Amino acid sequence: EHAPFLRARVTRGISLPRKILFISALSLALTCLFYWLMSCYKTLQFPSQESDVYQARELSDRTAFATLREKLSFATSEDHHGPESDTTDDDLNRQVDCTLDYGQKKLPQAIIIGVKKGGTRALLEALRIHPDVRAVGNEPHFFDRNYDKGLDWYRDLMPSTLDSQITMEKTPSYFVTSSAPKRIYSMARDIKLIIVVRNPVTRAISDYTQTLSKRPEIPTFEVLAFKNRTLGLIDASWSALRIGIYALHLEGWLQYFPLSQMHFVSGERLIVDPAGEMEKVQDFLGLKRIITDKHFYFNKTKGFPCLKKPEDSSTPRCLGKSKGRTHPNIDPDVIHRLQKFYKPFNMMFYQMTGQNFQWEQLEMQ
Ligand SMILES: Nc1ncnc2c1ncn2[C@@H]1O[C@H](COP(=O)(O)OS(=O)(=O)O)[C@@H](OP(=O)(O)O)[C@H]1O
Repeated sequence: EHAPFLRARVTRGISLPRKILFISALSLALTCLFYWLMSCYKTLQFPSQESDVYQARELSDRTAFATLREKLSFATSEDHHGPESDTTDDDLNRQVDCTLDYGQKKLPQAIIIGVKKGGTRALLEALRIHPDVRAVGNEPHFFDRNYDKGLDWYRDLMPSTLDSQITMEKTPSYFVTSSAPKRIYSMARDIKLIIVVRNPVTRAISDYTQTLSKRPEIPTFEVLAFKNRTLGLIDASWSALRIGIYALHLEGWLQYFPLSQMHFVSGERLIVDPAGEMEKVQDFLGLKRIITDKHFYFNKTKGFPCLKKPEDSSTPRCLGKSKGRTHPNIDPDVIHRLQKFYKPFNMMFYQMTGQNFQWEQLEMQ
């Protein structure tokens, strides 16, 4: 009589662990299936997602690095490019702005072609304040040293610009490169050319000071300036002196470009009245007059005008140590002889440009 009860107990006794076993096995299988599906999902989805993330990160890093590299290379460009290049250490302090990369890379519509040690860096840095100007930080040296690299290489160096913005670069050695006018003309015959000129004697001393800072063993300025000092024979083949024969170099440019496409900035006035010179440059470039005296202040320690600090930065912007170096004392007799040497070339230059830069009347700047 106990049999049905026992059967039931036995059946229940057997079926209960079976059910537990079944449920455990099922949940195990479901867990495995879940993990398998997850792993498939990861294999299928994550590599592309991760690589997207990686690419995006790499892209923004690249932009930041490119900008930094640009700043760095232009802070060390003197070492790479020899005496033609310049340094603006303070640009390293400028904020790296990766949000400005809108638009397209274009060939420049305006170039600061010279002159070396004229004040070209000060001009370019001031122009970069303008929202409608974007310029490459370092000197591309395309039309003198890198022409064989081609226009695509050159364009690729340029920052992206919107249609309303002007793309610019500065390489002061173009002005004295005889092949540069033709090359620039064949790229863009309507290009605007800016030349910052400075008293050729002061310019020569500035040029010499730069070389001396890198090679302190070179002979004195007085020695290098003459072929024969007793005979008063000036060595016009010395590049520091040759660059200052502006009329000679300008002749080559006038073979290709009308004067109306050129604008001459006085290097002297750029120091004493930066806003006044910038007004003329903005007019020449067809820009709204946005850069004004509000953007400059005279830094007594530096002895030069500097740019006031931008709203988003705590650092005012003076040019680096390589700008505004103390010049060595040069024998006044040598300076006088060089002034005499340059006088006819300067007169010719004033005539050609229709501007009197007054290098004869001014004391040595
Ligand atoms: N605001 C400001 N700050 C510093 N320096 C200034 C400024 N404006 C013009 N200058 C003068 O610029 C001279 C250097 O000229 P460049 O920039 O054309 O030199 S370079 O050819 O690019 O190396 C540099 O020449 P040196 O004084 O001989 O160093 C300066 O006299």
